[in-house]
Amino acid sequence: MAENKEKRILNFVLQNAVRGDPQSVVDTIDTYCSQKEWAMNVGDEKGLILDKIVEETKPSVLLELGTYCGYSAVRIAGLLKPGARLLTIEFNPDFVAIAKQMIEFAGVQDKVKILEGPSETIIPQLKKKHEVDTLDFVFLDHWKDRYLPDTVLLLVMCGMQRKGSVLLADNVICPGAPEFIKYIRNNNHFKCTNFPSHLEYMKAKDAMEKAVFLGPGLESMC
Ligand SMILES: CCNc1ncnc2c1ncn2[C@@H]1O[C@H](/C=C/CNC(=O)c2cc(-c3ccc(F)cc3)cc(O)c2O)[C@@H](O)[C@H]1O
Ligand SMILES: [Mg+2]
Repeated sequence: MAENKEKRILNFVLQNAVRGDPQSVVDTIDTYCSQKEWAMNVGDEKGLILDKIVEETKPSVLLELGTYCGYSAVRIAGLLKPGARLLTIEFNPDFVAIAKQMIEFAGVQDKVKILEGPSETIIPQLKKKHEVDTLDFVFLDHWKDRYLPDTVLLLVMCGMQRKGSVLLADNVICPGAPEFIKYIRNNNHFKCTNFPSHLEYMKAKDAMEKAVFLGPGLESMC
């Protein structure tokens, strides 16, 4: 397979991180991407916000959109209670192969399942094919113009969210997800909180948005 940045990141981890230690894998990727080659991992600063929100939510069933190299999948998996599981969707087969090796090296393969394919195809399959009832936590970090359609798909089409489900979106400033932000902040079934931070490995401003689903509301009771 062609030598590319993602392969170089994986090889750096395989050669420098501690096998079976998720924190070591995360720290090693951060070292490589801050010193050698920038990559679109959520990174160490926004990663701490992610950690805090995962820990306070105590989720059992989690979904991530946009696995990429597996950085946030490893980071999240390292925080999960026994029996909790993370499903992560990725449609680029080269990135699936990289992330699979990253997740296995970190020793979290029993907590993380990579679902290969486009989110718009996989999400409707979650209930029947992947035995998901509702999702406790969703991390949005794929193409930014897909945050809104996939949130609507998860919520409206597939009823994947329950009262208290948490949506966490990366990059709501840089590159930005304006349609998603406009929708979610004006939807009174969500309580939104913005977490200002910085773009991974850079000084540019960025932020994450947390949206807690408040429940379907009376109209759906009829
Ligand atoms: C088609 C939608 N469905 C999808 N289904 C499954 N996987 C998908 C999907 N979209 C994208 N993906 C995958 O998610 C990943 C895409 C992530 C997109 N992220 C960004 O563009 C991004 C970009 C930046 C950024 C910020 C500033 C810059 F100057 C340059 C880049 C920073 C970030 O933190 C980012 O997350 C890839 O692995 C891609 O293959
Ligand atoms: Mg991102």
